[in-house]
Amino acid sequence: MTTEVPGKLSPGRTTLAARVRDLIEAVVLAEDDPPGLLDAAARIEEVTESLRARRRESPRLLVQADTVGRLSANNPVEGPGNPLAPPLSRIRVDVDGMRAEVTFTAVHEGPPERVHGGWVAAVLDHAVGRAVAAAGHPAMTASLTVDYHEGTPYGVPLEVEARFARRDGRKVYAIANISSGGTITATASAILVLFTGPVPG
Ligand SMILES: CCCCC/C=C\C/C=C\C/C=C\C/C=C\CCCC(=O)SCCNC(=O)CCNC(=O)[C@H](O)C(C)(C)COP(=O)(O)OP(=O)(O)OC[C@H]1O[C@@H](n2cnc3c(N)ncnc32)[C@H](O)[C@@H]1OP(=O)(O)O
Repeated sequence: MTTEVPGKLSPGRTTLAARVRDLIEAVVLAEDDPPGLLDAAARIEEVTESLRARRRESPRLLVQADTVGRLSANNPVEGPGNPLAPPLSRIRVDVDGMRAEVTFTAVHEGPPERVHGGWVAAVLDHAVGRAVAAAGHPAMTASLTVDYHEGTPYGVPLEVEARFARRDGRKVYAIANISSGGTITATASAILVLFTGPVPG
């Protein structure tokens, strides 16, 4: 079952996700102290069980996206309710495209001191989805080509940009990039396929 939440998410949900995000980073960076780690694991398990006792059936928790349609607050890239999401912030979306900020952490490290390429691709994939929806062509990514030009650093705010390029029948073309301090570290071009029938939600 899908729960519709008009307007904003409850502060409890976003705060919980933020604290779990902090926790994940602390876990990744924790010193190797087996008794301490096992003690922490037991305490975390208790909290997990208390949340599980009140679990919902579906991860979808729909909120109004800023300009177009509805988006899951648990989206793994943007969703402020999902601790896995970096998440995106300062999102600006209109017919000309989408811009947002994202700050990765050590949790997202792939090559030493750089963000894992899969996470970079996930953000670019999400951004093109947002951009084409905002341009009035809600569609799903069929093909995403990513070029990694420089290492993408974590621990600093990055700028994400995407825009609708053109449409050819059901195919929607879009481009995106991610940059750090004005230097583009990765670019993407995508082909998305227009939804037929109602947009899933
Ligand atoms: C993801 C849900 C989004 C929900 C959106 C809801 C609300 C909107 C509002 C706001 C949303 C804002 C942001 C969006 C949020 C998140 C973004 C998430 C991004 C993703 O996470 S996204 C998931 C990964 N994505 C998939 O999970 C797709 C799996 N896939 C399929 O579900 C099918 O594959 C499908 C549907 C894509 C097509 O299937 P189909 O049967 O409908 O269409 P068909 O195959 O006939 O292709 C039609 C024309 O596209 C050409 N074509 C097809 N594939 C191509 C390719 N690879 N390269 C080049 N061209 C290709 C054909 O050649 C033909 O071209 P032509 O018309 O010229 O003959």
